[in-house]
Amino acid sequence: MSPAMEMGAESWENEDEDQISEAKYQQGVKHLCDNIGIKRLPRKYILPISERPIFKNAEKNANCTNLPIIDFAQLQGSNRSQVLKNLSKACEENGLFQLVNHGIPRDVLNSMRDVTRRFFELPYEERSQYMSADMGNLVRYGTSFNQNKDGVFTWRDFLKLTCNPLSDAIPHFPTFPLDFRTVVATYAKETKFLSIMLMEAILESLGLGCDDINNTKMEEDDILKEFQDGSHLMILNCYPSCPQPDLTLGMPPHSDYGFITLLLQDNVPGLQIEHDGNWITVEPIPNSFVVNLGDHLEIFSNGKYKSVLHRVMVNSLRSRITVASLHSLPWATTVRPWSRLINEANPKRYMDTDFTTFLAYITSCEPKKKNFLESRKLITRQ
Ligand SMILES: O=C(O)CCC(=O)C(=O)O
Ligand SMILES: [Fe+2]
Repeated sequence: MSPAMEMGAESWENEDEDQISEAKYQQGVKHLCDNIGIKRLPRKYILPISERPIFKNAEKNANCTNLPIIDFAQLQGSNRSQVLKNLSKACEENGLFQLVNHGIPRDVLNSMRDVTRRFFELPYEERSQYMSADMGNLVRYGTSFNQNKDGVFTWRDFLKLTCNPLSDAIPHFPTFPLDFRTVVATYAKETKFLSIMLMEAILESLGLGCDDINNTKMEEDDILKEFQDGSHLMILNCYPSCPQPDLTLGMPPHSDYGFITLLLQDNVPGLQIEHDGNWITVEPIPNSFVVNLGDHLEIFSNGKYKSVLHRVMVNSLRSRITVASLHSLPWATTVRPWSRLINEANPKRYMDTDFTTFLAYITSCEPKKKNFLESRKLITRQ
């Protein structure tokens, strides 16, 4: 069935945009675009002026700033020590790098992007069965950033999939498109493996300056073992083309909660990171990953590495698809600054935290900006 023929579509046709009921916004932007063909942005999505993207600056910054690129093949080769230094610099100064030559086959990446696109093109009834306000659901379709709390909505629909343990998770995944489960399972295994190799390198880069190299190495191995059973959340994002992209965002400024996020983009730019007070567009490099550092890594590194504040712009011409894979320690494990990185000169800067604390926070407070992380800080940096 074509989206235009879905139940209730006819009743929308002559409706004034501002008469669209709250319940219809809760159905997501894909449904809104498919059914109404809106020419101007409904008020529900219009951000206050101070929160809107400023296109002029974004373009200027995109052209003059080079973001770090890490070559994974070199990291695994004889050049490892030099690449570890570059990795450490990227983690300290940018909280993000683009990862090339990572070894995940192109057809795995293409299939994942393709199945994501086909999922969002399914009829609304098919997608909407996964809609839920319950943040704890293993599979959850939603819209905006936090649709239970956002006054102004952002221009995004998403499907969140809990991927750990994968064999338990797969039977809960959507059954359509027919190849969805097999494609996502292959992609999840590949990104999980890559995330562990990256965490190994990140731990090594953090342990570089520590005394007592043998014990540090043993601790690194123990932490890596925990990562094998760690949490893995996959977020499939869909940003339809938007009639007035300068008035809204796909995602508001936020940092990710885990250790690292591997982001697969298509060839449409949209992601921006905050750097020295400017918003910088992360230009897609074909078949690469954007690796974002999350709040857990900032806490674990006792503030040496920074989680990155990022947001998503939308555009009027093309829709955009991305897949974010968030990796962290197991849900039940407490995240705390690594004892190796605490000493008299550099005291513990963050409270211990766990997933329950995070869930309680996002249920009761605004999770935008880096304010969850701020709430865990013990000392304000000079
Ligand atoms: O779609 C993007 O470019 C970023 C997505 C993102 O930040 C997220 O899912 O947390
Ligand atoms: Fe994010």
